[in-house]
Amino acid sequence: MFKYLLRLFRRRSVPMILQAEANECGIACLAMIFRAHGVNIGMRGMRDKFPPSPHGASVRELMQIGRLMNFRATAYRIDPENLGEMLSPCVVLMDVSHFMVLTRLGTDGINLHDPAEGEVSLGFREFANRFTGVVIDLRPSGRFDDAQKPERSNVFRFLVSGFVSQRLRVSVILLLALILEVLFAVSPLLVQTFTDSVVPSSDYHLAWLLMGGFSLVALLQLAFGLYRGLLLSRLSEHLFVEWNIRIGEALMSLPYAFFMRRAATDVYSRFRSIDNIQRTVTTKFVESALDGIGVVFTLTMIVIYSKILAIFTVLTAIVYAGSRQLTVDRARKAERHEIRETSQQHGRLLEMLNAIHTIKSGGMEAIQLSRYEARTRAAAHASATLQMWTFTSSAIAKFLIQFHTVIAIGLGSIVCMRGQMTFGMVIAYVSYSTQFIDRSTKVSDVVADSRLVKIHAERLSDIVDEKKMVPGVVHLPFGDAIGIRVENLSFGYGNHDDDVIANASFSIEPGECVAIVGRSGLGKSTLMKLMNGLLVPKRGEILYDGISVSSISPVDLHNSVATVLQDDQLFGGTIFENIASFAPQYDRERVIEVAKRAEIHDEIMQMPMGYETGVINMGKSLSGGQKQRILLARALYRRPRLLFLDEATSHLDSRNEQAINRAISALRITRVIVAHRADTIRMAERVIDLAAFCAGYASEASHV
Ligand SMILES: Nc1ncnc2c1ncn2[C@@H]1O[C@H](COP(=O)(O)OP(=O)(O)OP(=O)(O)O)[C@@H](O)[C@H]1O
Repeated sequence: MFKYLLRLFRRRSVPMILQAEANECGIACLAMIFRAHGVNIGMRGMRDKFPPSPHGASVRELMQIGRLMNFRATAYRIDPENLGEMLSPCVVLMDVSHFMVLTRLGTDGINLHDPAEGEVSLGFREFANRFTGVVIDLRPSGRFDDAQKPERSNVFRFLVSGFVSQRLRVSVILLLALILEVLFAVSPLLVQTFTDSVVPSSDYHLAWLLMGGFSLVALLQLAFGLYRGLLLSRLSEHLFVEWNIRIGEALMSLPYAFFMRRAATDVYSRFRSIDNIQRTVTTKFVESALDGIGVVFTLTMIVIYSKILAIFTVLTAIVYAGSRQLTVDRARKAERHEIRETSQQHGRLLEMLNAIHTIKSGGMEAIQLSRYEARTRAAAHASATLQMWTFTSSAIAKFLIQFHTVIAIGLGSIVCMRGQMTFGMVIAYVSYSTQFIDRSTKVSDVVADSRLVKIHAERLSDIVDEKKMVPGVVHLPFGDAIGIRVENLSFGYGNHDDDVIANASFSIEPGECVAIVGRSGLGKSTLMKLMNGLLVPKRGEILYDGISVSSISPVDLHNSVATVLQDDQLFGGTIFENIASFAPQYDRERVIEVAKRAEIHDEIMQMPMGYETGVINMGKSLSGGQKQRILLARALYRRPRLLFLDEATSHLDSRNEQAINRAISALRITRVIVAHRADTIRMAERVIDLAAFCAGYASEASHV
C-alpha cells in the first residue's frame, strides 16, 4: 500500500523509450507511460506480452493493452487549444498514424517523446498541424504487477567480451599512455630549468645537456606514440572483427519472425553502429583512459605553482564541461536523427537497385530519383546538424584553450612582475595548465561521447537482447520418409489480427505427395512456413514422426527436410557451390545427378564455364525458370526425407514442369506442394483445401 501511495505522489518523469520497428510506436508510447507510473517494463517486455501486428496498433488496441496492465484507459477527441485540460503524460496520435507521448504543455511550446526520434519540442502551430485530435489518457486503476524484473541489457557484457582476449594488448597500451604522461609531465620542468638556471648563469654546458635531454624525451615520445598507435590499430581491427562476428551469430540465432518484422536496411544500419562504437572506443576511450590521471597530476602541479591562477584554470575547464553537457542532448537527438535518415536513404537506394528492371521498364527513373533525392537531402541535413554540434564543441574547446593560454600568460606575468614567481615558473605553469585544460576537455568529451555511444549500444541491444531460438535436441528416428501430423494449428501475424490459419488438423503419411490449394492470399505459404518450422504456431502443434518440430535438433532438420520457397535466393558463388549449399567438401557427382533430376543439367553444360559459372548478382543473370530448377537441385542434393515446394515450378514452361513433376513423383519421400497450376496439383496423391481451415472447421482433405 505504502509503495502504491509513494508511486502516486512521485513526480512523473517520462523515460524515453524508442521503437525498433516501424509498427511499434503505439506500444513504445504505452511502455513510456507505464514506466512513468513505476511499472518495470521495456520494449522487450511489451513485445513479449503484446506482440505488435505488422500493421501497427489501433487506438482501441492500445486501450485494451492499457486495461490489461491495470490502467484506466480513455480515448478523447480534443481540439489542440483544449489540450490544457489533459493531464500529462498522455498518448497523442500525430501525422495520421504515429503515436507520441505528450510530456509537457508550456506557453513556449509542447514537449513530446517521439518513439521514432527521441525528445521533440514543437511550436503550437506546428503541433496543431500535425495533431489528429486523438488522445489516450492512461492512469493506474489499481495495483499492478510489480514482480517483473527491470529489463537488463546484455550489450555492455557483449562489448566487454570483445576485450577479453586483448587484456595484454590493452595493458601495454595503458602502460605506454602512462609513460607518455610522465614524459609530457617532465617537459615543463625542463623548460623552467632552462629559463631560470641556464640563461641567468650562461651555463653552456648545461644548455647542451638539457637540449640533449629534450631531444631524447621528444624521441621517446615519438617511439612510444608510434608503438601505441600500432597497438591501437590492432585492437581496433580485433574489436571490429570480434563484434561483427558475434553480432552476426546473435542475428542468425534469432527466429525468422524477427526478420519478417524488420526492414533489411534497419538491421544493416545496426551493424553500422558497431563501427561507430569501435571507432569511439579505440580512438577516444582507450586513448584517453589515462587522461583522468593526467588531470589530477597537472591540477596538483598548477596548485603547487599558484592557487589563485589554478582557480582561473579550473573555472575554464568547468565552463567547457558545462557547455559540453548543454550541447550533448542536442547532439544525441541529432545522432538519432542522422541514423534514422541515413538508414532510410540507404533503404531507398537498395530498393531502387533491387527493382531496377521495374524502374527501367516502367520509365520511372526520374520519379524514383526524385524520391531518392528527397531522402538524400534529409540524410545530408541530419548529418550536417550532427556535424554542427561536433564542430561547435571543438570550436568552444579551441577558443577556451586559446583564451586560457592568453589570460594565463597575462596573469602569470603580473605574478612574475610582483616577484611571486620566476619567469621559468610562469612558463612551466602555463604549460601545465594548458595540459590540464587539454586533458580535462578530453575527459568532458569522453563523458559526453559515452552518452552518444549509448545510442548505438541501444541499437545493438535490439539484436543482442532479443529472445533467441532455443534449438531442439531430439533426434528424428531413421527411415525413408517423414510423416507429418498437424494438430489444432492456429496462426496469425499480429496479436490482434485475425488468424490466417484457424484450428487446422490433418496428417500426411510418410512417402505421400500432398498438394495444398486455396485462393491467393489464403495462407498456403504461411502454412508451409509453419510446417517446416520457420514460423512458430500461436496454438497447436506440428509433429514429424510424432516429434514436435520445435524440439527436433537443427542438424536433423537440416539433413532431413528441404524447402523451396517462392522467394528463395541463390548466393554469389559457382553453380556447384550453390547446389551443394556451400558445403566445404561437396560431392560433384551428386551435384550433377540432382541437376539432371531438376532438368537443369543440359543448360548448365551449355554455359561456357559449366558448373563453375558464377551466379552473379544473386541469380539475376539466370532466367526465373533456371533459378527455380537450381533451387530444386539444391533441395534434392541434401537427400531430404521431407520436401516442401512452394510454387517451386511456377516459372517453368509446361515441358520442363511436367518433367520435374515426373521426377518429384518418382521420389520415395514425403512431399508437400503449394501450387496453382492444375498439372502440378494433379501429380499429388491428395489435395488439402486450405479454405477448410480458414472457414473455421477442420477437415481431412479429400483424395484426388
Ligand atoms: N509477413 C507478413 N506479415 C503480415 N501479414 C502477412 C505476412 N505474410 C503474409 N501475410 C498475410 O497472410 C495472409 C496469407 O498470406 P500467404 O502468403 O500465406 O498466402 P498464399 O495463400 O500463399 O498466397 P499466394 O497464393 O498469393 O502466394 C495474407 O493475407 C497476407 O497478407
